Amino acid sequence: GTGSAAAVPINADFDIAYVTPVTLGTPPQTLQLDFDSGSSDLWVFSSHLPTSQIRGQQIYAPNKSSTAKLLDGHSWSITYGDGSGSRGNVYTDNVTVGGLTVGSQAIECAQQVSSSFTTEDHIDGLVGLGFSTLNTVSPKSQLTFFDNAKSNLDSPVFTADLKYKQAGTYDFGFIDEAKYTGEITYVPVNSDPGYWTFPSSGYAVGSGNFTASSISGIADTGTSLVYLPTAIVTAYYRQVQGATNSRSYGGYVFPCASTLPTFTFGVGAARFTIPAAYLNYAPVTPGSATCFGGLQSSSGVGINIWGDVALKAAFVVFNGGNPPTIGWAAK
Ligand SMILES: O=C(NC1CCCCC1)N[C@H]1[C@H](O)[C@@H](N2CCCCC2)[C@@H]2OC[C@H]1O2
Repeated sequence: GTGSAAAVPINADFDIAYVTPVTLGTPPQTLQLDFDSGSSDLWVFSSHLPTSQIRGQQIYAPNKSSTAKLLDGHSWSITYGDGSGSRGNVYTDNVTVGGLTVGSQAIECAQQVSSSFTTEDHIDGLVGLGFSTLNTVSPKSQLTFFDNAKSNLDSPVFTADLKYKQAGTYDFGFIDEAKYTGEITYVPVNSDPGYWTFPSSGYAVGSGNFTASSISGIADTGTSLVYLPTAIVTAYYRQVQGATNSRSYGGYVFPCASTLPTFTFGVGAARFTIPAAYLNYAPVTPGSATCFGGLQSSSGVGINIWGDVALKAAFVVFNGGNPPTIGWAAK
């Protein structure tokens, strides 16, 4: 089988995150979920949440689904790199994404969510697409939607075609040749950390020379920005008039009117260029003349992250075969 579903930016002004419609249970309950290759829990706003923590989000009510089953004695609790988090209990039910159905998928029902989820009313929960070793359900950890679907997929892959300020697509089980140009460059994935960890071959700032340098990082659809080693990031902002690393704003900012260089990264022999517009991420506060960069330092993060700002400059194949690999193509 295969599936194909839209990845829609949650904000009209800048690409904070993307959501995809997912139907749960019988009769179907449709929620807008954030597909996150950087985590491995499928969790939803639910009827078990205090109403004070719900601000317009859709909820999943297992007691309204004839196919829902409590996973007795199981719970989950997750904290993300930005400090957001959630926790709750667990049901299994049917989950469908873009025509692809998994029966008996673990659906982690939130009983508590952090404030950044409550205030982000366009996200009704997450679908983790990382490796199932990261799943937080206890005492028995659960499989991701992708791992559960894999044996029924025509090919054990999913692809991300994210776009700048417009809807893109997540495909499951097939590679759509119409979504990319040229060849797909595949590199090995180290799944031991539980992320889609892969080697990048180097970088260039604007029209400057390409610096060959092996950079290990993760492909993370659930992170908005790109986080790379300080040496690379300072080389980039040296080319931006008025750029400064702001402690108050927590990263590199610059005058919104600045001309930004592009940023090129390598995957094997292939080169991908992130347009300057993607790197002028957003005003630090609505209407401000100071803007926050789409490229930030990973020194405070602990790992290098190729988030949406990089992913939307390419067509990416997450190959869950044995061994796993990741493929990057131009589009
Ligand atoms: O924490 C990270 N990434 C870290 C960013 C800092 C550097 C380390 C990685 N990703 C999360 C993202 O921020 C969340 N957020 C919720 C509010 C609306 C926007 C999305 C959403 O939940 C999990 C995942 O996606």
